Amino acid sequence: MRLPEQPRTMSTGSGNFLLVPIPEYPGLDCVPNKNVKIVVLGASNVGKTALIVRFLTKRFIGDYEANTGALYSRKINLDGEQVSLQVQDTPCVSLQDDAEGLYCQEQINRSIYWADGYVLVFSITDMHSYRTIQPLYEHVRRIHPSGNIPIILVGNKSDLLRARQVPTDEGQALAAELGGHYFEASARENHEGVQAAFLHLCQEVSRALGGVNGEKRRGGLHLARPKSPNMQELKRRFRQVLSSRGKSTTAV
Ligand SMILES: Nc1nc2c(ncn2[C@@H]2O[C@H](COP(=O)(O)OP(=O)(O)OP(=O)(O)O)[C@@H](O)[C@H]2O)c(=O)[nH]1
Repeated sequence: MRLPEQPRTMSTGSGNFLLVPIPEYPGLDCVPNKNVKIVVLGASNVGKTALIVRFLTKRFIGDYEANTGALYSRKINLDGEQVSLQVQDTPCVSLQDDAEGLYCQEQINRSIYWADGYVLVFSITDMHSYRTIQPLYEHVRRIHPSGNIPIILVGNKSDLLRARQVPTDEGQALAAELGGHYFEASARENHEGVQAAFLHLCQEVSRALGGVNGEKRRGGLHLARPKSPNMQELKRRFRQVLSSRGKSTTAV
């Protein structure tokens, strides 16, 4: 696809974001029957989209349009094997007024059902987003009542230390309670931390899925995958960012 010219108002950085390819899957050299499907969940504005884009492209763009639930795919190398990875971004969830239940769109429920691994994200600058995590996990549990649920907990925006509301040990304690690992990360400032978190989850999922031709955890149950705007959606979003005038955008 021909890419739009970069507007002069954009920060040039290392060039046009769209020039970074995200390989489409499936690749012929991928391990058959091994699709790692993960979904990224959390409250509004915690950086779900930023984390996914950072992981897949190593880049950070400051502003995204409100999330409509894009599905991204690529090949990754896990323990020497090429594996197909799908990452589902989701609209935000929010706590109900009684702070016990969740507002969770049906689209998100479908994504939870579809996925094999879960990235639960809060912002370390937003205690409310942290409080969303436990009910969110319980919601995932209701959809997958039995079996191992590979999860990681990500405290994003670790670059904003002065605005921190959630201490590191609270993140660690919650992750331990939920049976997952805790990562503090900054989608804005650091690729390595984000990559470590996602790869850890991918490995957990890969193990849960079994060997090269391992049986799926849910015994071959196939739910239609969530709506898949995929690369077209990603490109459309970037075009929108590139063409929006007067918005300050950081291209790393
Ligand atoms: N300082 C800082 N800002 C971040 C970081 N990650 C994301 N942001 C900013 O936080 C805002 C929200 O980021 P998004 O990726 O859109 O968050 P989201 O969770 O997908 O938001 P929703 O679409 O509301 O669900 C944007 O302005 C990002 O630039 C981070 O690590 N550090």
